[in-house]
Amino acid sequence: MLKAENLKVIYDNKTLALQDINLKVGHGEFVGIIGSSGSGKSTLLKCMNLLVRPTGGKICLDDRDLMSLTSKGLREIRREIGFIFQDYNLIDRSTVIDNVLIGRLSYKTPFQSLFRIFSQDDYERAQKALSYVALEEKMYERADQLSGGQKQRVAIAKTLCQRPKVMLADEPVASLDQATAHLIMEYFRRANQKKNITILINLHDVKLAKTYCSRIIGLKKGSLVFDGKAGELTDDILKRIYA
Ligand SMILES: Nc1ncnc2c1ncn2[C@@H]1O[C@H](COP(=O)(O)OP(=O)(O)OP(=O)(O)O)[C@@H](O)[C@H]1O
Repeated sequence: MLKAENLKVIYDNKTLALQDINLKVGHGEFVGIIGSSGSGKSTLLKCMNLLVRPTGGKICLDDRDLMSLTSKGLREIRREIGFIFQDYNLIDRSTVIDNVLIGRLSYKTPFQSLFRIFSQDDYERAQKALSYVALEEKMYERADQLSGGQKQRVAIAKTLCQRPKVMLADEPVASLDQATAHLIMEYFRRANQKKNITILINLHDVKLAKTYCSRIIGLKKGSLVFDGKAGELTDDILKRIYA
């Protein structure tokens, strides 16, 4: 279980980005986070793997308090938590397979990481992850040769290579057209249903959130104003979230 307790984030001693966030996300849930621009969606997601260090409160994964971990402990727990960015976060000049292999780095010693030493098993896992997103034939192409949707599929394959328990996705379809956005959302759905990976995803498209997520969290000005089933998200509640 992923848990946030009394979470608070203040940037630069002046901008209150999150306050009083209490959240429990059970194993295998598919949770969408919605809210206006600046409501704190990215901050919340980034707190969940300490990309942003909360000003106050606690983040736990399966009862391990992330903020009390050593850097080695944090490195180990971060491989259980994949992160997908809106802008894909790939190395453009590297091949697709080399990008996917980056997902294996958290299993390597610092020496192996530095010199990018991968085993046969790593290559097999990377290849399997690429076939999962139907991109095996692009394996040796440079990442910058791919379309946006293909790049996001590579990012998903890279994350799957980590063998994560949780996937955090920050507006992963915001730069994509509708059809491609649905295709990418289907991959998240499959990862959730077939691999039982917990998904927390920021979406500005409420329709997408209602279609794919079973639970929705609504943020407004850094506070949690809705937490319920997708089917309970009425127009009145939406007005409250976005007013
Ligand atoms: N690195 C930062 N330094 C200072 N302030 C920040 C930083 N990141 C975010 N903020 C501020 O914190 C608040 C919440 O921002 P956040 O990016 O989490 O919201 P969001 O809901 O994800 O917005 P968007 O949908 O536009 O990405 C905003 O007021 C924002 O300006």
